[in-house]
Amino acid sequence: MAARALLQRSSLATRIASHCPKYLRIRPNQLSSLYSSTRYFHIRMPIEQTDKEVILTLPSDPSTSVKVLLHGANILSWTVAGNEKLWLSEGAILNGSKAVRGGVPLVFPVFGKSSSGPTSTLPQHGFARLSTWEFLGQVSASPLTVQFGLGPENVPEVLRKAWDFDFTLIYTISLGADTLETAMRVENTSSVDWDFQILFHTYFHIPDIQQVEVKGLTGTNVKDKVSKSDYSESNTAVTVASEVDRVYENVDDDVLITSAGKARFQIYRKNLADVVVWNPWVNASKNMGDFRPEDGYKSMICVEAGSVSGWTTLSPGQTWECSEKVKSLL
Ligand SMILES: O=P(O)(O)OC[C@H]1O[C@@H](O)[C@H](O)[C@@H](O)[C@@H]1O
Repeated sequence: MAARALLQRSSLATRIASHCPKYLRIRPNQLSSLYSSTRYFHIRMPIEQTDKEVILTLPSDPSTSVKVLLHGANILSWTVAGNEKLWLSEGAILNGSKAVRGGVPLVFPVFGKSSSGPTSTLPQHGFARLSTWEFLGQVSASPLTVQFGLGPENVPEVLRKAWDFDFTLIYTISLGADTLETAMRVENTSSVDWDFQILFHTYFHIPDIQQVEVKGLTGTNVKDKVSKSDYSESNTAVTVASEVDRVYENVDDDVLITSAGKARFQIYRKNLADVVVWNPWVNASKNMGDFRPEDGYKSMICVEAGSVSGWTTLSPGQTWECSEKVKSLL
């Protein structure tokens, strides 16, 4: 396909800048000369880039930071005042050969495994977490904000052929004093309609799963993948004492995660109707080779904001946006 060949020759950043003026303000790899290395002092730059990672550090508090792996644009770590807020498996594979077990993997264009339609040929949770994203640069100093991009040219060939549509994803990450905001802009750059699902698969680090409550889900419809049943959530708080794998559909309220009775994370969502709650507990943890330590399920809970209970259709030239803001309260 000639158009695809052209796409592959141009870099994603050039393509975005040429057809999307709003994103011209992207400053590729901007590392302010103000912070350029000095021979005498080690100054932590607000944005540091290696060939594998991008690290954002708050100038006002160097112990507040976020680390993003280019593979999957997977957030690996979020610290607030030196405390880690995300769970990352000790067995996570970070070399690009597999999706990362922990942090914030990105799920696109399918949640789980679909049994029909164009995404049915893709692996579980799609290709976004299996592709190496481009770092587009810093877009704001306050809040400290960077962007990453993904197009067909970045997707491993076998997966690109499995879902053969043109698209652009722009992923924006903003770090605040006690907040982490993630936003996604999805654009259909092809000449046909296509459908997608999307989700931020956040692994929260918590001290003790037995003392965690997830609030804001009461009264919503649940698709329970463990009991294989649908019901309305009757509990005022969701607790975990065995494997939990549920899709809460069309959740109206903001979601709150508490631990030992104290509010720990508040989750605000825009255009992300659904919330998945997942904890693999004993047996499912053992069955995942990259889930370490085996009892790591005691210190994590996935509360995942997404648009996954149906499909969003984008026509050629259309865009769609969503965001999630997590506020750390402890
Ligand atoms: O092992 P994966 O592909 O990263 O998926 C982990 C879990 O992700 C959750 O979002 C799903 O609801 C679970 O069913 C799944 O087991």
